[in-house]
Amino acid sequence: MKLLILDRDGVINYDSDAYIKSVAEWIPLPGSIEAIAQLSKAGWTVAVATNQSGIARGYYDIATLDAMHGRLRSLVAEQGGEVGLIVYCPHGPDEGCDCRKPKPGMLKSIAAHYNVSLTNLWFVGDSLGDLEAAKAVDSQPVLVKTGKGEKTLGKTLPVGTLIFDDLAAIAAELIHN
Ligand SMILES: O=P(O)(O)OC[C@@H](O)[C@H]1O[C@@H](OP(=O)(O)O)[C@@H](O)[C@@H](O)[C@@H]1O
Ligand SMILES: [Mg+2]
Ligand SMILES: [Zn+2]
Repeated sequence: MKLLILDRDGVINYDSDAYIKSVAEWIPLPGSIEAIAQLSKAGWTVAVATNQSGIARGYYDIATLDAMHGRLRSLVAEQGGEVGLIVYCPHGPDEGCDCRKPKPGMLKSIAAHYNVSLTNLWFVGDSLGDLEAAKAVDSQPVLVKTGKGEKTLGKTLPVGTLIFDDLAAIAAELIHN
């Protein structure tokens, strides 16, 4: 099974230091919807693993988060593709949950859902925590330069991290190689 896991904010949509608090603030990055649709139509299952501490912080509620993901699904469907399982961590940084990246809990949940190995599975993110979560379960950390990616580039990355400009470049790589 061809499974790709994506971080959300900064990979699929623009991120903000003020959090993405509404559907109106949830704006796809250029080419990201098309990339997901193209991957889907090429036989890839595209899942999402996203930290959403804004829930714990009271910035938005689960219904609003679900509406953002409904928007993502409908935009991809308009391009003939589909989005797989979306898993989010609603907890705050101090709650000690097992799902908040850099912990790999969400990656484990997605792999278990699809009954696939995490080894060498590509996980695409813009933050160091995304890459560390991948490394923790022997998945392939993949950094995009969108969102916080340029800033993350200045940090010490996990050995073997792959680097791409954006999700469209990743889709081109996976579909044509
Ligand atoms: O990139 P993903 O995982 O999809 O989502 C990140 C968001 O949950 C937010 O995560 C926050 O980090 P803290 O959760 O406050 O440490 C900040 O980085 C926000 O700018 C960002 O919008
Ligand atoms: Mg992100
Ligand atoms: Zn959590």
